[in-house]
Amino acid sequence: MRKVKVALPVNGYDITIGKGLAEELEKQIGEHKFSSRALLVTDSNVGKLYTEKVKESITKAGLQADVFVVPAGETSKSLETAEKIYTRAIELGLDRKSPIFALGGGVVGDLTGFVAATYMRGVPFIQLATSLLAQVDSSVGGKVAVNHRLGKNMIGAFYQPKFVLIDISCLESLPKREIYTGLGEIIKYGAIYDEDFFRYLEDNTEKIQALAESSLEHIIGRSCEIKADVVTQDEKEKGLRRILNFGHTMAHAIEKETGYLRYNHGEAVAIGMIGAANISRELGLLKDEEVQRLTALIEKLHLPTKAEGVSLEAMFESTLHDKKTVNGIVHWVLLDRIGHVSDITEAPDDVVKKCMRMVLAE
Ligand SMILES: NC(=O)c1ccc[n+]([C@@H]2O[C@H](COP(=O)([O-])OP(=O)(O)OC[C@H]3O[C@@H](n4cnc5c(N)ncnc54)[C@H](O)[C@@H]3O)[C@@H](O)[C@H]2O)c1
Ligand SMILES: O=C(O)C(=O)C[C@@H](O)[C@H](O)[C@H](O)COP(=O)(O)O
Ligand SMILES: [Zn+2]
Repeated sequence: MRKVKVALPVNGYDITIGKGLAEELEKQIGEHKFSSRALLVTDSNVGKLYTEKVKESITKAGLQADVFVVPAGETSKSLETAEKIYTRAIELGLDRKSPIFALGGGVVGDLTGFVAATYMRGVPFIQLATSLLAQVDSSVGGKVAVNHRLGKNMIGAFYQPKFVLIDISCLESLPKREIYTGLGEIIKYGAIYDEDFFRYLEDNTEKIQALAESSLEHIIGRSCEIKADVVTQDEKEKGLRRILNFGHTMAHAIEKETGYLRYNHGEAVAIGMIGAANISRELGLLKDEEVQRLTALIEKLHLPTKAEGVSLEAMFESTLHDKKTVNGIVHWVLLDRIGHVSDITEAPDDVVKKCMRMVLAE
């Protein structure tokens, strides 16, 4: 078992990474003074596989948990679904110390965290991350949100969990496409923060795809360390944390323009990273061979490099509503080498459009 600390001055917490964490869940619940009524939110895929086991640990810890199941998929990350969960919470009489557990991927985590942050102005929240993407990114750092039809994660908060459990044995049931989706965000960490990690990914693509335990532990652990390091320095994205948004300006546009259905988040991020790397090269910040290196790794890990079903105009317009855009100036996260983000964040419209064209399928 490995622990990574998110050492925030207030509301810090541990991420526990291991296999079969039932006893750990019971133990960590016992370390908090929660009310005895709890809610467990999960989705229609994960619920069938893991609810009973998790409920057993919660019960052993002396709590009674009701289960709320949302339909699997990004469309559940909505105010409508949140409203249904609030209703259930009120009906069950959940109080200010009632914990809400998120058992699932990033959709369940973001949605449940948003409900926990707002129900009675905040109740304890626990992340039990089951997808690779959730285990390396969404369960850590406290960004919680729902989507709006006009934009991704538009309604949300910063709200840290009490603890995060990452049971890597859950990945055995995760569809292959979702493994690659998680790898999109993992590549991001190497690209923005750690060239050695990027090289590890390049050198171990086969082991990673075969879900070899040692490489899984390494890539999940290192990703959590990098995210924890960034978030600890800048919890509410005043500056540094924006680097975690590398590739996301175009990614969110792709997700929104395709109705949150065609591309998984990590797939859209892969395309967006290539777009941002091309802007970096056009501005003379990044060598062409570095752009090729990033693109090659993305391709090797079966992620898309071009978006279908998105027009240049729509993509360009969408980026103006990005959360990092201020006074109409888009804040681009650009690279000056693999493993390092540039201080330059502005790019002329013609360069942006040229690079958008490169990642849009005809
Ligand atoms: N809060 C953050 O910091 C942050 C970071 C990155 C992404 N996100 C958000 O996370 C979401 C994407 O997360 P995701 O990729 O986990 O998607 P997801 O939650 O939809 O999970 C992907 C699919 O895998 C299934 N699944 C999950 N775990 C499983 C398991 N162990 N076995 C079998 N099936 C399993 C789910 O039911 C779903 O069908 C997006 O909404 C994205 O915006 C948030
Ligand atoms: O934690 C962060 O900060 C991130 O930006 C991580 C991203 O991978 C994640 O997709 C996040 O939800 C994006 O946030 P947003 O505020 O740009 O919607
Ligand atoms: Zn992301």
